[in-house]
Amino acid sequence: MNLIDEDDEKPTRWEKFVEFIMFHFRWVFVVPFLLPLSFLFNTLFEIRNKIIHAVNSAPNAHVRKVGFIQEQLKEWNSNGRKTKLVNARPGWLTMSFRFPLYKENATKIATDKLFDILELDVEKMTVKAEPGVTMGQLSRYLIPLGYTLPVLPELDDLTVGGLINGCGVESGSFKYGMFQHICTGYEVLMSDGELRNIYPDSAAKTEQAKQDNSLFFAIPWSQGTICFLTAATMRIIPCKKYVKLTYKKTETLDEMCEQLTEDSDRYSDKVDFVEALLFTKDKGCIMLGEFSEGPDTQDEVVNPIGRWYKKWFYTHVEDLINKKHESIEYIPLRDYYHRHSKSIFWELRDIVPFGNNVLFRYLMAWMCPPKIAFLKATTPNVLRKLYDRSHVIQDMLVPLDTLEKCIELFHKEIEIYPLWLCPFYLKSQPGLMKLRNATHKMYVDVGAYGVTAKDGYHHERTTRRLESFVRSVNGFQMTYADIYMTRAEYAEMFDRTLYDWKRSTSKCLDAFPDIYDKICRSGRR
Ligand SMILES: Cc1cc2nc3c(=O)[nH]c(=O)nc-3n(C[C@H](O)[C@H](O)[C@H](O)COP(=O)(O)OP(=O)(O)OC[C@H]3O[C@@H](n4cnc5c(N)ncnc54)[C@H](O)[C@@H]3O)c2cc1C
Ligand SMILES: NC(=O)C1=CN([C@@H]2O[C@H](COP(=O)(O)OP(=O)(O)OC[C@H]3O[C@@H](n4cnc5c(N)ncnc54)[C@H](OP(=O)(O)O)[C@@H]3O)[C@@H](O)[C@H]2O)C=CC1
Ligand SMILES: CC(C)=CCC[C@@H](C)[C@H]1CC[C@H]2C3=C(CC[C@]12C)[C@@]1(C)CC[C@H](O)C[C@@H]1CC3
Repeated sequence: MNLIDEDDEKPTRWEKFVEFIMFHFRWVFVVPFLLPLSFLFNTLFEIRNKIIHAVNSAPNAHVRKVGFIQEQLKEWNSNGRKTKLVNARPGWLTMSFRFPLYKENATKIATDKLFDILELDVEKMTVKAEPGVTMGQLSRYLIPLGYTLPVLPELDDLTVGGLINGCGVESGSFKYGMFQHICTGYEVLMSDGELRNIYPDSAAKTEQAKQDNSLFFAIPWSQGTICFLTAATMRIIPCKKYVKLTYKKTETLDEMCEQLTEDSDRYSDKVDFVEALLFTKDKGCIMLGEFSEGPDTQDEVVNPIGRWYKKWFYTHVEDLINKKHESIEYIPLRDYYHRHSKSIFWELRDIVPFGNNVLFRYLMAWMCPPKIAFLKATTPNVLRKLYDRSHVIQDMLVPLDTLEKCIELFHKEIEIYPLWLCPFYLKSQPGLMKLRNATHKMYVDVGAYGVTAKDGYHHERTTRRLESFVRSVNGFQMTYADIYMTRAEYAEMFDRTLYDWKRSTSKCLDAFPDIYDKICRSGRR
């Protein structure tokens, strides 16, 4: 494999100076330009969605849009299937730091025009949506009606298609698993233009139903290399207006690991959400949430953390645990789900350093956050180099019983805090994420986002050491992040059996890139 070693080139003094200016004064561009633009874009898109819901035009338009994609595929077939197929969604819109190189000479299929909610079925308790529908759209639509997705990943702009063909976790995952596990059916287009509605059916009798069953399990994590998703049906659950959130301070790493393991009890009917933040190797906070109708007495605290003038959530958590060992707050449900959106986890502190200042919050933060896509599209090259050298965006999914070792290693290699800890339940199913030695297991997502000042950090070598650890404990690396594994190492981490079988029997090999070529570092810029 061609491992990229761009970081070995040392920047000159001048380059360092320019980087310094760009990094510390990026806000000069972001605040007056990107913030209003993001606000305007979000407002117009919200109005557009309201109109579409009001006139209920999405289902008809869906048929038309899918028909158009079918035409595209038929044309590609009649031209001799000469190029590889990819989704037309431009790289700057996607939720990862990188731009796809593999799209450059490929045929782009217009799945990016599919961004509407199609149907809510309260009898079957499902919602059907096009793949471009975002988590922000779904929470805005479902919560006022008294429903939610059991797993609703927190960043507003994450899409249904990306979370299925990639993956998704959230604080409901300790109970319900990953985003793919709340899906009950997919509408897909195969490379020959055939439209199929597939769902899991372990008692399938006909050959077609058996094929559809195995296809259903092959799609999650496949990065759009088997078929195009044109709609997905997801489970919904009833919800309440608030989340009663209990913040529990932990003072040692041992305590965090033990307590988080104990609290991640998916059978508890008192807990609906579990997540934790580590602020130093020892000091952390576990947050346990429960759906609630609101406080019973006036003494209890209601905290609408999503309002523009409120502190960034992770700083609020740190302040709370510095004052009290345990506290309880009632948070409006939608504010809770998108609690990390306003500060883009903790990435905004580098981009708008005064973004959490009380004056800024009251005066300007109603336009926050800047859209991640706009930030991505306008990252200057100088900054990209700096990010390459010292910025980490990684999510490693490891068995919960290996969390302590994993944190020790993250501390030794990158020492970035806060660290995001999100437990999730993993049931062994066929597919890329098949468990090799258990029928089910509690895992945890360890997320590191930010600049590392660690001596000896090297983007590629350090990441490879983290990857090697993750493989050794039967863990998985999220594929939106920079991946330096070789093809063989990737196949050790992910079970390709079903994936390869489906690709070879569903006319995929000449139609789509191999998954490794989409996720490896050399496939992305
Ligand atoms: C040359 C070759 C030929 C293959 N031929 C076939 C084939 O004819 N049929 C086939 O299915 N696979 C076939 N495979 C794929 C391979 O065997 C898969 O990995 C297999 O589909 C899944 O088996 P498993 O051990 O991962 O899962 P298992 O747990 O053993 O599952 C077996 C079957 O049950 C289904 N299943 C498992 N868990 C669930 C669940 N929770 N809900 C609903 N259904 C579930 C799976 O889709 C699968 O069809 C072939 C692979 C190769 C390389
Ligand atoms: N909480 C969480 O779980 C978070 C998850 N993420 C990650 O972000 C990514 C999602 O970001 P998002 O911008 O929404 O998605 P992306 O556009 O990045 O898509 C992710 C992958 O899914 C494929 N894909 C997307 N839509 C379709 C479709 N309709 N049919 C077939 N394949 C499709 C894409 O293929 P192609 O390459 O052809 O475009 C791409 O390989 C996921 O990988 C997720 O793991 C990021 C932040 C938080
Ligand atoms: C919760 C999980 C599983 C993952 C969260 C990942 C996010 C924190 C990152 C996904 C895409 C990242 C980008 C940036 C910050 C971190 C993410 C949102 C930037 C905004 C950083 C600044 C750059 O100029 C642009 C980046 C775009 C992608």
